[in-house]
Amino acid sequence: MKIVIGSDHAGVQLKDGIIKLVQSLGHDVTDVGCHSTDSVDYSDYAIEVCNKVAAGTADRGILLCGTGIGMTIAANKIAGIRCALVHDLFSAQMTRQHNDSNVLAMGERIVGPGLAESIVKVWLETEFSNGERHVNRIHKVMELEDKVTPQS
Ligand SMILES: O=C(CO)[C@H](O)[C@H](O)[C@H](O)COP(=O)(O)O
Repeated sequence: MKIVIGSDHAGVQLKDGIIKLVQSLGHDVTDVGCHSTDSVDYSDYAIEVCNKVAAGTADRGILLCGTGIGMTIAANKIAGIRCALVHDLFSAQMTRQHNDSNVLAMGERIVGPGLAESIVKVWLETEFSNGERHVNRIHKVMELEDKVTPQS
């Protein structure tokens, strides 16, 4: 698969190990930055990663920041993106099987490199279950992208 990865300054130290792992699993990796611990805005990297996934120039995206929360909030505002914030192996498996997540977010201030890399491996290797109930639920969620006004 084509994997695009991005981080802010608070996630950058996890990034190199994850890139090496993803490449060792046979995937093609595009790193959109950042490349130092100088302070940057997570939103810029979430947008760049998710635009590539939404456009189909990448199959999946990985986002890293301090908690993964800012990246997740930004990512899920982009049409076509289902970003999952994951810090355990069970969620990594479930979000692929049930949610067909196409972007994974993690926080470097929450997980160490060993767990983060195990999460990435499970997330990359778990297929969507394609179960009818999950497909229906995902369609309902994705239809929200066409509704511009919150319903009361
Ligand atoms: O957006 C976040 C939290 O929701 C990310 O964890 C950021 O990486 C974090 O806020 C960065 O914090 P900093 O004080 O600017 O290093």
